[in-house]
Amino acid sequence: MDNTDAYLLNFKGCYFERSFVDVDLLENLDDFEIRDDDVFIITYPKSGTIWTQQILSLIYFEGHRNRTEMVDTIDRVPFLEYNVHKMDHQKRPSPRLFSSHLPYYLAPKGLKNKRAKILYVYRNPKDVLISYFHFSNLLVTLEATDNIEQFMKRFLDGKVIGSLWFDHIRGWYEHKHDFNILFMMYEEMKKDLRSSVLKISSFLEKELSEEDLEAVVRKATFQNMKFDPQANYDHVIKHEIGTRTNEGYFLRKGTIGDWKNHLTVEQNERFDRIFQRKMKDFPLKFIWDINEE
Ligand SMILES: Nc1ncnc2c1ncn2[C@@H]1O[C@H](COP(=O)(O)OS(=O)(=O)O)[C@@H](OP(=O)(O)O)[C@H]1O
Repeated sequence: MDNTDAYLLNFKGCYFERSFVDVDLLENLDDFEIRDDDVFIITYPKSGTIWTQQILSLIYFEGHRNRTEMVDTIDRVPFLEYNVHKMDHQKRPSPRLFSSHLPYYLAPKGLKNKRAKILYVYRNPKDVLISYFHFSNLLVTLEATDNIEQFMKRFLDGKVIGSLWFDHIRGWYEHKHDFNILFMMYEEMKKDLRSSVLKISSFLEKELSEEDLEAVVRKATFQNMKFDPQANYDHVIKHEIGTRTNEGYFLRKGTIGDWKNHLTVEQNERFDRIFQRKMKDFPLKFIWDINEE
C-alpha cells in the first residue's frame, strides 16, 4: 500500500512534511514580504542544511560570543515553510536568516526580484538518499522502512519531502538568473571548509577577521557540531518531533560516499543510468568523489 499521503502533503506538485508544514504560509508564499538583507539557505533535504545554518549563524550572530549561545540553530535560521516554533517572521529583527526546501517555482516574489541572497547547497544524490533513508527511520513523522530498495524507489518516484532531487536542483539552477544565488557543493565544503566559509562570507559581503574565520571553521566541523547541543538539533528531534529510537542523530556520519556501504552494485548502476538520463544536458558540473582525508 502507498502511504505517501499519510506522511506527506502535496502542494502544487511538491511534497512537504505533513506534520509540520505551515499550509497557510504555503498558500500566501508569493506575497511573503522579503527584505533586502534577508538570507535564505535553500536545499533539497539531507544536503547540508543544518551545516550551513551553523556557518551562517556564526557569521551573522557571532554565536560564540553574542549572547546567542543559548539559542538553538533552528531559531537562528528557522525554516520558512516549517515554522516549528511559530515565529512571527515579520517581527524578526534584520538581518533575518531562513532555511527552506522549497522548489524554485514556489519561491516568494521578492526572492525572484533578486531581493535578498540565497545559498543553494547540493550533495551527491546517492548520499542524500542514504542520509534520507536513515532519517526516515529515525523520525516518527516520516514513513519508516528497513528496506533500501523500497526507499530508493520512493526517492526516485519523488515521493519524499522536496519531491524529485533532479527537478529540485535543475529548477533552481536553470532559473538562477532570476535570483541572487550562490551554489555550494557539500563535497567541496567537506574537502575545504575554510575556503567554503570564505566563499560564503564573501557572497554575503561579511568580511571575517582571521580570528573569526578560524572560529567559524572550528565550530562548523562535524565533530564540533555533533557535540554542540544548540547545533545538533538533539532537543528538537528527540523532544519536539519524536524519534523511533534513542540511537539516531541528526548529525549521523557527515561523510562523502556512505552510499558505497549501502547500495548494491545493481542499485548503483541503476541509479547512475537514471542520473545520466535526467542530468545529461545539465550544465552544472558535479564532482562527487572527492576523497576525504
Ligand atoms: N558539519 C557537518 N559536516 C558534514 N556533514 C554534516 C555536518 N552537519 C551536518 N551534516 C550532515 O548533513 C546531513 C543532514 O542534512 P540536512 O541538514 O540538509 O538535513 S535536513 O534536510 O535539514 O533534515 C547529515 O548527513 P548524514 O550524516 O550522511 O546522514 C548530517 O550528518
